Amino acid sequence: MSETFAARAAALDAADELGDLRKLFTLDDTVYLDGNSLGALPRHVPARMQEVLTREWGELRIRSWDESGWWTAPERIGDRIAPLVGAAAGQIVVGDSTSVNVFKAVVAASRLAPEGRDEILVDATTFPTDGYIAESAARMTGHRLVPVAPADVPGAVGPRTAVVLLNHVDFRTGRLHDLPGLTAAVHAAGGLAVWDLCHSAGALPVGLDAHGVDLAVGCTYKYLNGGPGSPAYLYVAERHQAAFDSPLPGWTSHADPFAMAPGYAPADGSVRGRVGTPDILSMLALEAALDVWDGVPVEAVRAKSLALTDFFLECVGAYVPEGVVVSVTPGAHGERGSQVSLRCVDAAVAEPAMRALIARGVVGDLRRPDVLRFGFTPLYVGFADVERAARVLGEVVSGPLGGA
Ligand SMILES: Cc1ncc(COP(=O)(O)O)c(C=O)c1O
Ligand SMILES: Nc1c(O)cccc1C(=O)C[C@H](N)C(=O)O
Repeated sequence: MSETFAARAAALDAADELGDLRKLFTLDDTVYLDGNSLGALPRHVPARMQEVLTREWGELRIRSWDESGWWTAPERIGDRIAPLVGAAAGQIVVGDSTSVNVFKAVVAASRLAPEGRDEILVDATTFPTDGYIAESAARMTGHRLVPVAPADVPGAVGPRTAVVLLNHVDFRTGRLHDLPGLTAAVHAAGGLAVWDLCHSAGALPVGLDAHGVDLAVGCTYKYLNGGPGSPAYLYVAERHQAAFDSPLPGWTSHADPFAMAPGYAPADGSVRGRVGTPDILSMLALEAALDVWDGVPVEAVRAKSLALTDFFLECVGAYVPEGVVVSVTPGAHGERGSQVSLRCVDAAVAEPAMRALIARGVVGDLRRPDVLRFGFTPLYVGFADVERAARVLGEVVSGPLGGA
């Protein structure tokens, strides 16, 4: 059986038009399936960072704010991310963490919403930080927070809905939510839709402009490979920018920051989403990392992502004894992100299984209590990796796990 799957993997890798991109990354013999938590390092980034450190910081010092383009990096890099998420230029600014951008987006959206609406809906299955921040934002702005499963949003929105905060792909299950349909349902009720793109940007087409999303946030350290703690981004649709009223109006979002005036006057455009001094080193590492996307269509990445996850599910079905794991990731392509999450029927097996997998060079992660999570970054994961990961998983769960 393993010969059949290995031969199929080899054929799929040989036909893979994105296969050569793997060479752009620093990788070893490990099967790295954790790019949905921390993407791999693009090879050229260290040399670029060396230049930033020695030339831009070391020699030019303060002059680099202008001469090296440091000051405008947040908008410039936002415009590099824009095509990956289906946004025209001028609507994305890079900076701060996703958590901070969730705060900006939810509060600003509540200020953009029609007068008198008193509810903020939040994805009940969200990655925790969005829920915590939405709860605080709701408390601060005098709204009632209503947790709702994404599929139930159309029935839950109404004349009281100000804002709905949703995840495009669920971090635990890998379920892809219906961004076009849910955005339309929120709009039909007169509210604003804010999307967290952490688990979709760089893995699948998002279509922010095409689907009329109001605001969105996302991180850059997963499928965009920006590095640990690389800055997040905020999208504010062009039609909302003039009225976008940031709850964190720091000086770098001022129309004339170096006037250092006592009164706040917001800059135009995406700059309005900035707060304080940009995190230049991380930001420039991200900018360099985005070079790997030159000439790579997101649609091709999506096609490969689905082929990888299809093949993984098939290999798991063949290699893993029946009844040991159950996929909690939807089988339907329209409902699947770029990860596969396997729930261990015996929860006690999950942690030792992931430890044993990692010890054998297959790196996924555990989402407690019982989910083995495998993320597939099409830019550097191949079909032979998929076959090996499923085969090793089958061996691991078939052996003694207690002492692994
Ligand atoms: C959906 C989602 N939102 C937000 C975050 C994290 O936000 P931050 O970048 O602030 O740590 C993550 C993962 O870390 C996430 O998966
Ligand atoms: N942001 C992370 C971090 O700083 C350390 C470890 C993991 C993360 C993650 O990104 C977790 C990720 N959002 C998840 O879906 O699990």
